[in-house]
Amino acid sequence: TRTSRPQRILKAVQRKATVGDPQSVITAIDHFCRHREWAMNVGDEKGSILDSVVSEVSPVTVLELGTYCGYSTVRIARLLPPGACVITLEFNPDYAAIARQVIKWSGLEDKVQLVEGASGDWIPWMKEHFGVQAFDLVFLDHWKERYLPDTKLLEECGLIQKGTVLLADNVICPGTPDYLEYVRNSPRYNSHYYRSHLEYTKAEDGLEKSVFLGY
Ligand SMILES: O=C(NC/C=C/[C@H]1O[C@@H](n2cnc3c(NCCO)ncnc32)[C@H](O)[C@@H]1O)c1cc(-c2ccc(F)cc2)cc(O)c1O
Ligand SMILES: [Mg+2]
Repeated sequence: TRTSRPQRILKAVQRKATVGDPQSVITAIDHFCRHREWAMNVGDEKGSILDSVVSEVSPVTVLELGTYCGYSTVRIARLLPPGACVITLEFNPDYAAIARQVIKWSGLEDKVQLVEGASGDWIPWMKEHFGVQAFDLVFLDHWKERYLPDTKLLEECGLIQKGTVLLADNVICPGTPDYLEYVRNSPRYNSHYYRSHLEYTKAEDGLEKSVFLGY
């Protein structure tokens, strides 16, 4: 049978990127998705905004919801100092297998903990299983209707504390209206919209950064 889109993305990385060079992995995926086949990576334009937020927060522990092929995982991990790590959740085993290889090719496996499973099942175990106290940064890029319930679950589990930064992809396209309404109207979050474009297109999209202010 035909290869899957993630398999074709991995092939592009193996053909064009240099082992141990995260930037070449990012460039290879962006080139493939812009010129060969669109895919739902955060992309280069929104990726630069993601980079600036990661650099500004300089997080020790990051949670990513929705690994897909590992493109944003590599973007985040390449900016983390020694000792810092990103825990990324992916419930599709085929995507997880591809992402592991992309992350390995970039040479960043020591900074990444890829967990195969659903966010709703794993978030309640984060403290016990990974010894996480609270996340410094959460990147939301999984099913759009899960952004709000998973944010509330993170709050209930005490994994969001004063200063935790939530960064959400696709708040315009495909859109996450209930999540946006929540973080923009809650007195406990300070929210800012970074206007950009849907990856590899001219359509509007953007990232919403929400800082938790504490209880
Ligand atoms: O739909 C989009 N992203 C979804 C990502 C899903 C990935 O995350 C994984 N995943 C999902 N839910 C969970 C979960 N928990 C929830 C379930 O229990 N726990 C763990 N992993 C989860 C999936 O297995 C995938 O790997 C999107 C669309 C467009 C788009 C825009 C315009 C268009 F025309 C078309 C498409 C642009 C984007 O940037 C987008 O991110
Ligand atoms: Mg996205």
